[in-house]
Amino acid sequence: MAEAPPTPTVLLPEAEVARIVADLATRIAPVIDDETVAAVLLTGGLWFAADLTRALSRTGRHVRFDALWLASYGDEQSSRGRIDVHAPFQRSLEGRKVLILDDVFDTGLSLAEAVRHAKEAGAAEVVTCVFARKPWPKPRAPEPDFVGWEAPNRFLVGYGLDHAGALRGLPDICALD
Ligand SMILES: O=P(O)(O)OC[C@H]1O[C@H](OP(=O)(O)OP(=O)(O)O)[C@H](O)[C@@H]1O
Ligand code: HPA
Repeated sequence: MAEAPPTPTVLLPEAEVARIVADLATRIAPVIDDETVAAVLLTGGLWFAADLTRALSRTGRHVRFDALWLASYGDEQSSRGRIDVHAPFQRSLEGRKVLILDDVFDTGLSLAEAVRHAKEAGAAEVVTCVFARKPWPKPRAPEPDFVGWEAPNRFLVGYGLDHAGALRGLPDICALD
């Protein structure tokens, strides 16, 4: 018989997630403008990007929006070390400031690839923000400009983070190990 999947352990409850997103918005709003393109990395970044853009609106900052669909983990719990681009940016980034948004920074490969794509698309400046940063023994480049939460070195699910496509919709961030 197949083993039952482990029960998610709550690490960061929904209310804390909301408080961190509101705080990030107040820190980011002064360094961007309404011409900035917020670009979410699909799929996991969707939940955070939706909340952050609304939190930015509450501060009076109404960004443009785009998406870049990257995937490196497939259904595995460790990066394949190769990034597939499923869908490129939709709009021109030429000469614009781009705010890249993602749920988690782990090996750093996805963010580095996204920054590379934004620069190749002509972005004048790239600012990066992740909700969670996992610890890593070696330096990763580039480190995100804005980080909401320093996460423990555990496999995370919820708030966009998935286990083989499941559990993204959990409102809390949980550990599955
Ligand atoms: O820093 P890294 O080691 O690159 O890991 C971070 C990336 O991994 C996850 O994406 P994944 O490739 O699993 O696709 P997903 O967004 O569909 O979950 C997550 O959403 C980040 O984009
Ligand atoms: O901890 C994680 N959980 C889910 N997806 C991820 N992608 C990188 N790290 C993680």
